[in-house]
Parts: sequence; C-alpha cells; structure tokens
Amino acid sequence: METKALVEKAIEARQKAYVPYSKFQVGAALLTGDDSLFLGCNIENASFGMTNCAERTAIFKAVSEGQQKIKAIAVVGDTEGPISPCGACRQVIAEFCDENTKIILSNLKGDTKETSIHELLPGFFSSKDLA
Ligand SMILES: O=c1ccn([C@H]2C[C@H](O)[C@@H](CO)O2)c(=O)[nH]1
Ligand SMILES: [Zn+2]
Repeated sequence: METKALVEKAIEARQKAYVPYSKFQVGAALLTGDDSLFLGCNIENASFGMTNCAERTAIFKAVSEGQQKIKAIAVVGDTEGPISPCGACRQVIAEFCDENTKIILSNLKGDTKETSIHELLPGFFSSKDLA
C-alpha cells in the first residue's frame, strides 16, 4: 500500500476518535509484516491519564492479533504541520519497528513527513539494553 493510501486510512480511522475532553481527533493506520492493515484512534477517559493515543491503539490491535512487526505507520491529526507523536507512543513504536519501518506523519492539509524511529526517538530503550 502506498503512503497516500495509508494516510487516507488514518484519516478514516480518525473519525472514530473518542475525544469528549480535548476534541482533538487523531487517526493511525499501520501495515504489518504480512501486509495486514490495522487502524486506531485516540480514546480518552474522564480520568485523563488513562487516554490511549491513536498510534498505540493501532499497535495494540495488531500485536493482540499476532502481528508484531510494523512495516509502516501513518498518523494524522488536524495540526499546523505534520503531527508529532508523544513520547509514550514513540517508545511503543520503537518496540515493534526496525530501521526500515516507515513512519508517516501528516495533517489534514496533506503536509506529510516521512521519518524513522531513530529520528523520532534517538537512543530509545530496547530489549538490547536488558542484557
Ligand atoms: O500523536 C498523537 C498526539 C496526540 N494524541 C491524542 C491524545 C489526546 O487524546 C489528544 C490530545 O493530546 O490527542 C494522539 O492520539 N496521538
Ligand atoms: Zn501518544
């Protein structure tokens, strides 16, 4: 699937966001090692800290269905420039991606940045550190 199509899927996923508190909808779409597609949206809670971001929703759906490798992930929000994932999501993305994983950050105007986990979270903690 092409970058543009994955971004479109993230925009679709964004429609499902549960955001009564921030009103800030985010969508994510990811492709796994076997080319399956998983979508996610942000899900908020009256206990604000329990909020789950769109990226983590999509990743947890994939992993819980047995798909542990992220080939590509697109994230979209109504931001000025391409959306910038939070630190928690960067660490969770790091767990399931490799140096070839495409991380596509976009907004509703179509501004898009393609990046890598090493750019997003240099020096991230990983299983290699658990020697
Ligand atoms: O990359 C991001 C950034 C923010 N949010 C969510 C968390 C919260 O619901 C709302 C405002 O921070 O946006 C995401 O889902 N992904
Ligand atoms: Zn996040």
